[in-house]
Amino acid sequence: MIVDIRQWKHVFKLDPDKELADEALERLCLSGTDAMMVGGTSGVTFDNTVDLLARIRRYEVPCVLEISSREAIVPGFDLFLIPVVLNAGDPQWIVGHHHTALKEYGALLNWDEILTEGYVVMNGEATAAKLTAANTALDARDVAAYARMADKLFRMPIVYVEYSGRFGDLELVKKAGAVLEQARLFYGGGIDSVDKARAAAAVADTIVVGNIIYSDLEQALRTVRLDG
Ligand SMILES: CC(C)=CCC/C(C)=C/CC/C(C)=C/CC/C(C)=C/CC/C(C)=C/CC/C(C)=C/CC/C(C)=C/COP(=O)(O)OP(=O)(O)O
Ligand SMILES: O=P(O)(O)OC[C@@H](O)CO
Ligand SMILES: [Mg+2]
Repeated sequence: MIVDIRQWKHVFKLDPDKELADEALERLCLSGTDAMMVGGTSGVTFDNTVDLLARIRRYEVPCVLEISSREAIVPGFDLFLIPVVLNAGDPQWIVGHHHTALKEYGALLNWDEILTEGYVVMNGEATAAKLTAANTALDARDVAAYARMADKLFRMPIVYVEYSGRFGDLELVKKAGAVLEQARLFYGGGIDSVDKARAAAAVADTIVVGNIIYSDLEQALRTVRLDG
């Protein structure tokens, strides 16, 4: 399946470390979302990732893997997204794990199905911020500089402003988006209502909805179709 991220307006992010009933998964897959992204910061294993892939594969929706650990690199997804945490304090999460993975798989990869995401991790309380020792004391100009770095210096196809677990500063997100020329702007964090989904969708190309899936499925489903 050819997946065009430039068409994505809405994505659900499923965490392999969390339980989801078959009926809930079916409703998410049939919701009209543009893709199901599989990923999480902790407790993601080869087995729970394979399991989720097999369950999503019953539906036609594109299924993409956001790789967050080398142990959970599972072939068979439609697309692989590789996070690079631009504001990480620990370089393992900028190039370290990537170097190790490429030493192992580099010669085998189909680069047409691999995209990098230039992450800016903004919520210091989030697991991803702690794991990567991210410097989250950033103002709008700092974030715009990272956005330009991803877009122009490294030619990354995605800039991902990540507030995971908390709704972010959308003025700052908008300013980051304003400097982008070729990259798509992904926004994720704290979208738990239609209003927040609409507000985030107004400043980002693609919104990512995660945690609310597990605490209020109905609200999560409402974030998909915002035009009506
Ligand atoms: C086998 C085969 C041939 C298949 C192809 C595989 C392939 C494409 C290999 C590519 C090689 C490569 C370069 C791999 C990268 C390896 C790697 C581990 C890179 C590090 C990625 C990284 C920087 C992770 C840091 C954490 C992070 C930013 C995760 C992103 C997801 C995220 C923030 C989720 C939110 O987490 P959540 O659990 O919701 O958090 P809360 O607890 O706060 O809610
Ligand atoms: O879980 P939430 O807060 O919705 O964030 C979505 C996504 O950006 C997490 O990586
Ligand atoms: Mg989460």
